[in-house]
Amino acid sequence: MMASVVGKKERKKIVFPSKKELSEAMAKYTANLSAKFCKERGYFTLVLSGGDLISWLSELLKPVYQESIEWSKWHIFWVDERVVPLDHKDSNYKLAFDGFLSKVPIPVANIYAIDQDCAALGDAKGAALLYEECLKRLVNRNIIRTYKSSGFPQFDLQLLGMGPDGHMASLFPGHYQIKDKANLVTYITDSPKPPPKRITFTLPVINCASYNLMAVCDEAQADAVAKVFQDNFDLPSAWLTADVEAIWFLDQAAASKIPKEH
Ligand SMILES: O=C1O[C@H](COP(=O)(O)O)[C@@H](O)[C@H](O)[C@H]1O
Repeated sequence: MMASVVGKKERKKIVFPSKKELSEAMAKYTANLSAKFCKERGYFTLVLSGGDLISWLSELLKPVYQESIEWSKWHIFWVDERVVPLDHKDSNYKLAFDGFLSKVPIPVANIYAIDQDCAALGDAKGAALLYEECLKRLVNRNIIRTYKSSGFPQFDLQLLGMGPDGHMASLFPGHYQIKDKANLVTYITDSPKPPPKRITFTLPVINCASYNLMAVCDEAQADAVAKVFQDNFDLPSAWLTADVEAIWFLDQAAASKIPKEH
């Protein structure tokens, strides 16, 4: 495993021969943390993103995990969501539900999608406000922990992806949302990647998580990955840290342009 540094924090990386090994390792990583947090506090708070990541999560559907994971203790959130109806093809909720969540026994009440009315109306501001309120309620119920003295929500694990432009969640290069340090959840109405209306966790919330796993595959992302590992902070993904561990899982194609010394 190799590591570089963001501020005072390490940015670790593991390069896998292919997507298959990457998804196996991601399943193992997630299952191990689930066991740790379920034992320590009786809950596992897992934050998902959209994109390719969801198909790699299907490893967790294998019998070994189906039988051993304490699914009833899982609580599922989204690091970002497109403000479209929940049954729309662009919805991150729908992607995760169809590909993963509908196939494991996580209680429906533990799956926190964005507000359905705001989603149907395309009300990004309202959706962000209500999602933030939802997080605060779960902090009050001690389902989500808080980060040290800041009071920011602290998730156990976030599984993230990066676009070829270096965006993570719905924090895009050159857009002001990356600088938002006041809110837990913010919104964008002119996303450069369609659909335009989205909500997203802000960077402080993303970086408060105990563990952040960024999974990136394919050559299309290789330039952005190389920029991140050369500390090009114009790319939102270069800012990713975590309380305990921020780790990048890359396939060989995505890692192919990282200079040797990184
Ligand atoms: O639009 C989005 O894109 C990113 C990256 O997706 P990928 O398919 O390039 O991995 C994703 O992480 C985010 O959740 C999603 O809304």
